[in-house]
Amino acid sequence: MLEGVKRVILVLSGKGGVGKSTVSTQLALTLKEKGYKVGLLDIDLCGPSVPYLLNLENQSVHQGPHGWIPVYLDKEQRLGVMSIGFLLNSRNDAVVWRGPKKTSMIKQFLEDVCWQDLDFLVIDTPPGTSDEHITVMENLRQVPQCSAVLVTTPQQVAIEDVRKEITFCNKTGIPIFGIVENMSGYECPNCSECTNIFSSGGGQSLAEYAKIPYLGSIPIDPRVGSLAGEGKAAIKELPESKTSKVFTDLVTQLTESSKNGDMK
Ligand SMILES: Nc1ncnc2c1ncn2[C@@H]1O[C@H](COP(=O)(O)OP(=O)(O)OP(=O)(O)O)[C@@H](O)[C@H]1O
Ligand code: SF4
Repeated sequence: MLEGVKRVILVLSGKGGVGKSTVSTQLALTLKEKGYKVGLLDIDLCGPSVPYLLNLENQSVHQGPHGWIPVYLDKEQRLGVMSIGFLLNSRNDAVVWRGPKKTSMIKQFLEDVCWQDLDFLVIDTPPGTSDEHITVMENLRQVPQCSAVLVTTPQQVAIEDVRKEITFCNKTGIPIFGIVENMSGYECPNCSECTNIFSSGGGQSLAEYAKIPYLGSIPIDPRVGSLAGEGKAAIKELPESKTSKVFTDLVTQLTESSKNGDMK
């Protein structure tokens, strides 16, 4: 049930493996650390990695009188999580469903989870622009404040795929909040020197070309990789890191735009 949800952030990427789930979880954790009430919905049915990233793998969801109760990361219930991963027996189980079954599961995720009142619902989507995305977009029309954060990496092929995401958002009428470039250089954990392993700046050039806000560059940081699996926020564990700054800035921009009622 999305009635009590003030704002939805869809996290989209053209390609798999660019760090979309890492961005979704770190964004949700940062919002929680800043005092907001947050939901994180993982609708990547074929690769639900959110339970693993938040160290919630052994949890399961329960049916309450009004729908599914999310799994809460904290006692205060500031971050609730829902993922197909909670419904599978093990991380190695695969969801082998045809399109209609997938779309009906996503509809259920959007309609039957008791989120209660949330400041933000972050939705981690599958890569690309599939039927699942269309189902999400159709169901989100009822939420007045909804926008997309696009995640890319510096490689040309990832940038090309993000162009398709931009076209998709434009066609379905979802405002694009901005683009984040992940794996943008390597930040040495010892001296914080950043080395551009691939090219860099592709995300920023695309943002300028498409007239979309550029939200920042997250370097490859082995410490961020190791936070995965522990459910810890970079802003708390690595406050001096570039990653922490990107997420802090992103949350500031989101909250400012919520106040102004401007989703772009
Ligand atoms: N900035 C980063 N620094 C270090 N490791 C990272 C960073 N971003 C992501 N990773 C690691 O890269 C791997 C892939 O990230 P993630 O699962 O977030 O990608 P994804 O785009 O959601 O993938 P999929 O499309 O398969 O769901 C993970 O092991 C994650 O820990
Ligand atoms: S990046 Fe920094 S710590 Fe890493 S090897 Fe180079 S100088 Fe040393």
